Amino acid sequence: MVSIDVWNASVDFPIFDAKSRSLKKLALGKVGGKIGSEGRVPIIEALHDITLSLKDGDRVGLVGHNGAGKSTLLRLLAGIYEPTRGHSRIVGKVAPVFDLGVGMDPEISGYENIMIRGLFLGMTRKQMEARVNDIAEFTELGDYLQMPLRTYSTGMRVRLALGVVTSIDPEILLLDEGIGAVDAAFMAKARDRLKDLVKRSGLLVFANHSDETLLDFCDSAIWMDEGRVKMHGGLREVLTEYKGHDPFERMSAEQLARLGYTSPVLSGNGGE
Ligand SMILES: Nc1ncnc2c1ncn2[C@@H]1O[C@H](COP(=O)(O)OP(=O)(O)OP(=O)(O)O)[C@@H](O)[C@H]1O
Repeated sequence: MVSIDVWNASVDFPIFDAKSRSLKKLALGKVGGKIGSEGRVPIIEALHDITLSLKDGDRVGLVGHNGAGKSTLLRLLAGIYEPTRGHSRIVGKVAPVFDLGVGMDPEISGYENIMIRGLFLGMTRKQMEARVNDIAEFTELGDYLQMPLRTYSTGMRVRLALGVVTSIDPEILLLDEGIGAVDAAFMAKARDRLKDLVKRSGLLVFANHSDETLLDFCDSAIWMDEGRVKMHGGLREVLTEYKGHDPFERMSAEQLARLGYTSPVLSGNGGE
């Protein structure tokens, strides 16, 4: 059974090359973690005293303003960052999908990159060999798959990366919002594969700013604010508090139907 537990965890970044004058200006800003400067080296407290328990089947959306700590939390949950204080325990194999370009080599072909990126995300060579044709078809890149990646446009690279990412079988899937950055037509096609991917995943945490995407993939949410967990609960409740309005309010009947919400749910619980 997969799980992630975090107890009173904080993550600090000491900044060795900060300029003290510009820091004074930053201290007045609204965005980002708290900057402490008691010692000689300023420290950004990106996460403060986080306690969380996530288990198999959880589908958690991560929301919060710029600099609130979402990406840092995802890296803590992935085991990429160790807590500066406190503890964390991750049970299960993590597929961190933070930057679609990571693990791609511009000098090798699309086909070779499919293999490399798959291995990077925890798949075996055999598993990837069994999936490569399906991925190739999904990307619609045809003969380009034999060309070096450096000849691809940005959108073509994203197609390739999305093809691989949506083909894996993750125990713990951690997604950062960059994954949504593809053209609308392709995203519509990728969305179905993403949904299947999420179904296959043991545990999902997805940082995203779009209500519709969050409602599509998640059923609970964590609201990060200045490096702290401000709220952790049902997705609709958290989004309503965070945004100041019910996310369903502004959706058309069509959107709601596509998301699988029917009118009884709406009228039954705060939809009036
Ligand atoms: N490598 C780093 N070195 C120093 N400070 C960092 C580093 N990574 C993040 N921070 C700081 O930690 C805080 C939280 O950043 P984080 O990237 O986690 O926020 P976020 O919620 O993902 O923001 P966004 O929505 O803008 O991507 C910010 O104040 C940021 O300046």
